[in-house]
Amino acid sequence: MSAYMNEDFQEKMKLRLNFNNMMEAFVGEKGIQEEEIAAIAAEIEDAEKAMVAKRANGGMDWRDLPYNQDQVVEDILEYAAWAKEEFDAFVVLGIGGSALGPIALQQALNHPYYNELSKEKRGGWPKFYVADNVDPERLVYLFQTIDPARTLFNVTSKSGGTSETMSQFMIIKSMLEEQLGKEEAAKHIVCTTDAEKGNLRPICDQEGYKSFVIPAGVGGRFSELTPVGLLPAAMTGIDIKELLAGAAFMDEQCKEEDTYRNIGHMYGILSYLAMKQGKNIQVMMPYADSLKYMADWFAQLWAESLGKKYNNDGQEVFAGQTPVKALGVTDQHSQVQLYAEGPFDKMIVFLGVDQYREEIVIPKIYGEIPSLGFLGGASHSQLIQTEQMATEYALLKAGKMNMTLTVPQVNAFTMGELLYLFEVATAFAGELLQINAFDQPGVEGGKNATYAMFGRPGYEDVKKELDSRPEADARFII
Ligand SMILES: O=P(O)(O)OC[C@H]1O[C@](O)(CO)[C@@H](O)[C@@H]1O
Repeated sequence: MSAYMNEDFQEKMKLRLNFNNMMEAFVGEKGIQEEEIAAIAAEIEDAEKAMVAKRANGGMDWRDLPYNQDQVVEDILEYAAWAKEEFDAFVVLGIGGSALGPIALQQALNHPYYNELSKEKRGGWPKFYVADNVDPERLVYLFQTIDPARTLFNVTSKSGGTSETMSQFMIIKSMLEEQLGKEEAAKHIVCTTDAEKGNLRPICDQEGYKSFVIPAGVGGRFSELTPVGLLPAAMTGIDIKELLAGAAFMDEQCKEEDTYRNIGHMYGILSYLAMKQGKNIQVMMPYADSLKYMADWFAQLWAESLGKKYNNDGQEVFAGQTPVKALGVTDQHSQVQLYAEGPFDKMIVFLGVDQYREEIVIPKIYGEIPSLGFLGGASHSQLIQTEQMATEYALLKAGKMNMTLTVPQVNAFTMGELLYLFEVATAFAGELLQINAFDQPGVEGGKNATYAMFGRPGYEDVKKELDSRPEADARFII
């Protein structure tokens, strides 16, 4: 039996949310009163019912992912075992929900200098790259770094129509076919997309590319636990079964009926009450380099899910809370001044780690210089944890809402828990806000204008509208 199946291990790996510093009793008048939580009991109950109903009627298929992917996992592991022998580099072509999760997991679970390690030290797995932009320099520099003949490209797009990803695919397909011939080129492309919808599926079928499916009911930013995240993770040796086991463990915790014991719901409730008080910003501040990109992944989830103009009744609400990414302790020296003394417009979430995977001790030198000597003999984990606690305390003294989410250790199990926790918290906050957390109509405007300017058929009216927009006023250009 794998260690992560053991109940003792699971109990030890339980995430903890300490929200004392969100409460008025601790942080003072700008905090949340227990009575405020009690006062929204009916809203909480409605949100809980809505979560259950949506799950039952297929409105939240991402909640089934920890349980219904045994065959998918086997297929991925079999394919990854083959690809490991064939390729020296693995490149994800994707953007947003099709890129941020793979980056976050890679950063969390593999060596920070993974690509610089020898193949042997990488466990034989290929180097890992993500191309999630259409800055022309990006692909050119990538091509200068990898050998396409030894590279596997994973084209990932839920919609199969995202211009950025599809343009990268078109460039790479042509390049591979030119260099390797059509038949060999096809082995270098693996697609992750919807089973039926979009351009990518028929292309895969026609070209004979290997492909994996993103289930129809799982949206892009909720897709990290589908092959979107599982294939890249498996391709760098991450234990994807352990990851899904962690998500399942968190799912159990998020079914807890007592609201004060339900970590996912409570995260959503506290954020919702903070928003009601005008805390329009949520700062996600991991105290671990390995979790830095988790904050990036969270930012898309929180922003795209909750940033909505209309509520479920079609009324204008302009909901949402701006996610800000910060890294402890690095950003203590750039952002914390603002968090401590600036406006009361934000809540800060510290993401801490109990046990770092490595340790380093500061030598006992310069004892004669008191302002340096006190460090001697201490370790960096002591220093980072103390600084985190000190910053929490400083913000508490400043009356600034903050809470601390602690990960006992960074491993595949706890990362499964963390991803799933943030998804539940986001969905729950969406229910409380009475908005649709699963669509993103606001990104269509920019996409449509791009299509129109590129002369895409069907966008002639948008082009006309764009062409008739007012000329820029020279007075306002310096
Ligand atoms: O996976 P796709 O369909 O290419 O979409 C990429 C990203 O683009 C968005 O649709 C926003 O434009 C995100 O929601 C999504 O994660």
